[in-house]
Amino acid sequence: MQSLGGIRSWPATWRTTTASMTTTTTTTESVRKVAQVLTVAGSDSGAGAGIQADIKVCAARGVYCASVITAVTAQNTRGVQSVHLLPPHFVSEQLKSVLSDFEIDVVKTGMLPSPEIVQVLLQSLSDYPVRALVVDPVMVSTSGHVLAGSSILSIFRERLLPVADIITPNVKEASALLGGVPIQTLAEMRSAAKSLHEMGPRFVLVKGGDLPDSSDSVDVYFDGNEFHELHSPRIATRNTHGTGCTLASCIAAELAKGSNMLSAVKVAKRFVDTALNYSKDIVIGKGMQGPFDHFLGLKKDPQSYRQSTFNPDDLFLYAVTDSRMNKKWNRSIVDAVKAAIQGGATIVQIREKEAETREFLEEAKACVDICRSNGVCLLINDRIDIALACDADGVHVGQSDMPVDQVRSLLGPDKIIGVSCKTQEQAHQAWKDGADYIGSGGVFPTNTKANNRTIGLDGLKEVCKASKLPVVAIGGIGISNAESVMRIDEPNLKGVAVVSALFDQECVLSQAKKLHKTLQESKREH
Ligand SMILES: Nc1ncnc2c1ncn2[C@@H]1O[C@H](COP(=O)(O)OP(=O)(O)OP(=O)(O)O)[C@@H](O)[C@H]1O
Ligand SMILES: Cc1ncc(CO)c(N)n1
Ligand SMILES: [Mg+2]
Repeated sequence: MQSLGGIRSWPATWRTTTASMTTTTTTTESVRKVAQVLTVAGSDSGAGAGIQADIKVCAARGVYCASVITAVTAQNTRGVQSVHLLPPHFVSEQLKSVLSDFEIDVVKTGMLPSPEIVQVLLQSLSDYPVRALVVDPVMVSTSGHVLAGSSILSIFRERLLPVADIITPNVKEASALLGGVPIQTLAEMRSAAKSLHEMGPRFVLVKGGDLPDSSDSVDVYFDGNEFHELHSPRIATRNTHGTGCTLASCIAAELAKGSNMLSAVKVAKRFVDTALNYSKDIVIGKGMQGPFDHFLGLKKDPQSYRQSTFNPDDLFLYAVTDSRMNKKWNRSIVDAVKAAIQGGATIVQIREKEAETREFLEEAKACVDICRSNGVCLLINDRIDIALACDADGVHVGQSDMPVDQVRSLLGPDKIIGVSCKTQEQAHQAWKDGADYIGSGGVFPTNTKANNRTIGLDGLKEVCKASKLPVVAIGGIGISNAESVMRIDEPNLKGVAVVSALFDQECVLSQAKKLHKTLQESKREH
């Protein structure tokens, strides 16, 4: 039905994407329109499927999600214990509240448990047309509980499917919609997709998650002319509860951002696949059907999370590696870092100006392991990609590297960001942009960094006074002059960062110990 509009007529070019949310920009700079999905579905108290899954998926995909609840289920990983339908008039109230106010781009439906509820949905969609309608014809939960009985079949076939832009039945639902035809092979999925398309939806995706005896998880997409098979390796996991809701919501989210249908479906399939892989071994609930992690984060070993927020006192003895020095002394970066920590280094930065990316990443991973097992933070110099890939505790950037606010948006709120500052203005900017500490120098002349202006102890003092952030001094500092640095006696000067003083030495361990002792003595004196 064309009154519901279709993604065909979408003005795709006025949509732009930002890192946090997808927005549409208008001519006035101050207005940001956010891509919006409305899910009309049931609540799953276990939060793996239904409304809860839909909201999580949209959030994960950067799209706003409003929710109209059709039924409340008492459900967990063991199954559905009870279902409570909302009165149709109240579903209608919710639809009106949302659709009369929000500029919903796409409506996605899940559990529509009665013909009356389908009826009020159809009425609302004709009162408030949206750009696309994604119908996931939820009927039976994976555990076998009926979520929408055969009473909905005729209104689905006759009225809902014809106005849908895409429908996403699993094989059982496809079979029910087609009056019970058996669907057990890929050929039967294709023929089901074709028959369903004749009922009126513009696109059909028959999902093969439940197809018996297949090593791949294959979904069949049909646009009325052509078939596409979307293959992904079947993932061995109990955590498949809500895969269908997730797939349909992700399609809706991509459409809301302006994607065409095939691209939306491909992205959604990959999203489900990635999320399943990330969370294949998590344990939530005691039943057979666990939920997965829509934010793809739970896979991280919880031990690997830093226990506390950044502690400025960790800047006390800051060891910065240098590959050339380690080569000169014929030791690996990993051995150098181990020795520095044993000698008392309180934070480590890997600074690799020449290494090949792959080699750098391997070394960084090994260093992360060592630092983590010693409770010492590890930062990466410059390379945000390496920091992300090895899950370092943060990065240190210079004035000509990636801007701090951009780094923050890539690394997220809990990573440490340090930035090199020579001036009061730079120190102020670093604080405004969300850095955690600043490194200030070069305090003394140094060979480690070419063309680096020396700011002296006076320059360091000036930066410290202006800085709202903790400061670590850097540049030409060693055992002989560390005390003079700490003697400037600024409360936010937390320590010294050293390269040659530790690593251009025959024995890293003993140098680190000596320097640590010197710093402690100067601390006691002030
Ligand atoms: N074990 C698996 N490995 C990989 N992909 C899977 C797996 N199980 C399901 N999928 C994929 O997940 C998507 C959802 O399909 P599925 O057939 O599971 O839907 P569903 O039965 O409606 O799910 P639910 O009702 O549990 O929400 C499809 O793209 C399917 O291929
Ligand atoms: C509420 C609800 N909607 C959909 C499904 C299908 O996964 C479910 N199990 N529960
Ligand atoms: Mg389903």
